[in-house]
Amino acid sequence: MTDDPSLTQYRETTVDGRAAGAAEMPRSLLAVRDLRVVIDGLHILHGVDLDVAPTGVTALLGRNGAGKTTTAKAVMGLVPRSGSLLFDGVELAGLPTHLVVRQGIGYAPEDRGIFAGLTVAENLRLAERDAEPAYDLVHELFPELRKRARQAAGTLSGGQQQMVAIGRTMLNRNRLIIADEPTKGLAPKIVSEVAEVLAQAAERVPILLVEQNLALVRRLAGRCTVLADGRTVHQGDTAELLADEEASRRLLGVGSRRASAAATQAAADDSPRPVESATEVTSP
Ligand SMILES: Nc1ncnc2c1ncn2[C@@H]1O[C@H](COP(=O)(O)OP(=O)(O)OP(=O)(O)O)[C@@H](O)[C@H]1O
Repeated sequence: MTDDPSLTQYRETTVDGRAAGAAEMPRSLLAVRDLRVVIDGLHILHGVDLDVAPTGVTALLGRNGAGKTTTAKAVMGLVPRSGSLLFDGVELAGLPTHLVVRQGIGYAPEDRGIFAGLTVAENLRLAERDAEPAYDLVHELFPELRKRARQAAGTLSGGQQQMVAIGRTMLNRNRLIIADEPTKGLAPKIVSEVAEVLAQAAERVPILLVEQNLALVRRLAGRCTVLADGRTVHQGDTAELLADEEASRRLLGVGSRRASAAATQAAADDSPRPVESATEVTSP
């Protein structure tokens, strides 16, 4: 424990309120409190708390339908929201999307948001916001994008499209990048490539990573927040959570590899099967 006022002391808690250990981390870059989203009368989020660390990768985890994408969209102002979203001291809750973007938050959405009929270069050009877009950086991180500048983005592989999506966020001097399931639907080898790119990007800009691939999360994310049914059920150290078989199973629907193997065996034995859980992929 420290008396340094720049450090926030907080206690990690689980859904049942049980203390999961004391922890401290530098003041959050983004501190979300009691985030609520109602769409067409449906309560999608009802109490999301989220702290994004000022460096490295913070993971946003949870089973399918837990509310991860909605949380990302709510930060960006893409869905109506209430609660507090304090970004480096600035309240985002009342801001429309273009002003959130102007605060320096880059968003790589789940569907990648690529203009398939436009070239790679045109896709990047559309994302330019700064007077001097950082093409050198983007091309250093993704040499492939320079090579394929004139190629229609719709003809790129999934991994290459993901590079365009993340590249666009690196083009401007953003202070936070939100990447929503960047490895979704990608082959394991490509997942490794995207993971490498995310690791490099995170050395320059903090990343909030929505991700189901727990091997990747384990590798990249120091801290994580877990959602279930539209609320936060856990915040803490990623390695600690993933090492805790019981907590991983309860919060994410998976345990260690041993537990996953047991679950597979149980399924083969016609036992009730956990549905829509996060994936435990061995690569990268
Ligand atoms: N526009 C909407 N209208 C109605 N229901 C919605 C809308 N957007 C999301 N939902 C519902 O809200 C819940 C949370 O969805 P969300 O996409 O945020 O979850 P998620 O954790 O990102 O899931 P996944 O991992 O499958 O992407 C789901 O039950 C979803 O069907």
